[in-house]
Amino acid sequence: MEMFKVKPVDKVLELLKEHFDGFKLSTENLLLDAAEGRVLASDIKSKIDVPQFNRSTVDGYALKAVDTFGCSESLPAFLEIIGEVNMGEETKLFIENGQCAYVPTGGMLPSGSDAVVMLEYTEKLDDITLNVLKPVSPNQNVILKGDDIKKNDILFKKGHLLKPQDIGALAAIGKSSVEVFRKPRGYIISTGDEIVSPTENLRIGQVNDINTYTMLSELKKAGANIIGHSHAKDRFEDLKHKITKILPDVDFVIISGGSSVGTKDVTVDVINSLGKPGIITHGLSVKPGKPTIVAKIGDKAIWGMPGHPVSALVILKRLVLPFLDIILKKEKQMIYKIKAVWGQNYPSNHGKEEYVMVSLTPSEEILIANPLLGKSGLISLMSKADGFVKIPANKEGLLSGEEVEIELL
Ligand SMILES: Nc1nc2c(c(=O)[nH]1)N[C@H]1C(S)=C(S)[C@@H](COP(=O)(O)OP(=O)(O)OC[C@H]3O[C@@H](n4cnc5c(N)ncnc54)[C@H](O)[C@@H]3O)O[C@H]1N2
Ligand code: MOO
Repeated sequence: MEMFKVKPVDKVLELLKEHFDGFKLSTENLLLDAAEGRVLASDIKSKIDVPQFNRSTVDGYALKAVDTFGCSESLPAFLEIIGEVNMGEETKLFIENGQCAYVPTGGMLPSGSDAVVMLEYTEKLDDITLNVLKPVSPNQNVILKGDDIKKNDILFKKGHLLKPQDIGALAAIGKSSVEVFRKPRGYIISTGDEIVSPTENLRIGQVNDINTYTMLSELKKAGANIIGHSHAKDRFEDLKHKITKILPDVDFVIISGGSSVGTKDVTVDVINSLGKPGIITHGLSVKPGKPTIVAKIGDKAIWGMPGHPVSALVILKRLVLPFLDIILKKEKQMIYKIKAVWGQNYPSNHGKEEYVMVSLTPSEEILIANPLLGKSGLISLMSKADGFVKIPANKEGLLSGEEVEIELL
């Protein structure tokens, strides 16, 4: 009996794009010290050149490169020292042929000079005479005005995820605050009569709630604001009440468990009762994660995640995180992958895409990836894993020695 109309993960990613491309997140202005990890809601154009003046990259003497051509230790170039550049100040010095001026690292180059010779390749004969022992070429040891960032250039586009170095670049152009999308707001509901909070005493037959905590951590790391979480019994009214109460305050709700077709699995019925457009897919041709539900109610997303802890986290990474990228209008989705050599034969011939947890072992110059074998209900499997490998639906497994790409966890 086929209980789900399963769809491939890539197809569901396309459907997510279709349904949520037009999603509108409001924006907020943040000071630079709070903007790391946030996504820009507008293009950033530089109003200045960086640097705003030609600068030296070394401690040395600014000069005309042509005056050093052909010089050597045995035949130094003699130059007149006409002064010194002070850090943080504009210099009015002008270098003519045969002249030079001392300039510290980062100091402004005097007009007329086009290169800097490093101090160690010079010999100061007296206060006004310098021997240059090694030639320099034009622009050597110099950063020109606008070399780093040009005035009127778009530094970052809308949808850019701000990394620590980007915060530095914003500081460099004198931007003290930026407009970013507010964090997508989510809420997690763990279902299951057997599920209890780790703060409670566990009785036989009960299990501690794992999924709330793994998903909460992963979603926070991905830039979501999880405004809360709760537990619902395997009862239609309880789950429906919890969702309808929270829905107006969030952009997405994640329900863990009850996604399958057992007599107590009420998630589908509850989602179907919430409104339109309703369920986008119930069922993925993937292992693990087959019973996953993806739905849209109004403009909000409702996720029915499989209860097994490994399945829930894998699907969160494969589908929910890309959904966040879509509503945040991210320029690009970064997936951190590394190449490794597969360690042992592993069959996968069920015609579904499969994600296999792996442990990585460094060996000489390569990484060896070995599958971690176990059922998708085992959270320790995931804790031991360094990443996972995707085996496409049309591939009958992986052979020892094959090169594989590992998505890091
Ligand atoms: N007849 C079928 N049965 C099942 C199928 C199927 O295709 N046909 N699919 C199996 C697959 S695959 C999965 S995955 C599970 C998913 O089931 P549900 O999403 O309905 O999840 P539950 O039944 O509520 O729970 C499954 C399992 O996971 C434990 N669980 C649930 N929530 C949590 C939590 N928050 N923390 C820790 N553990 C949790 C729960 O106790 C169950 O052991 O369905 C298969 N069945
Ligand atoms: O999602 Mo299930 O884990 O394929 O057992």
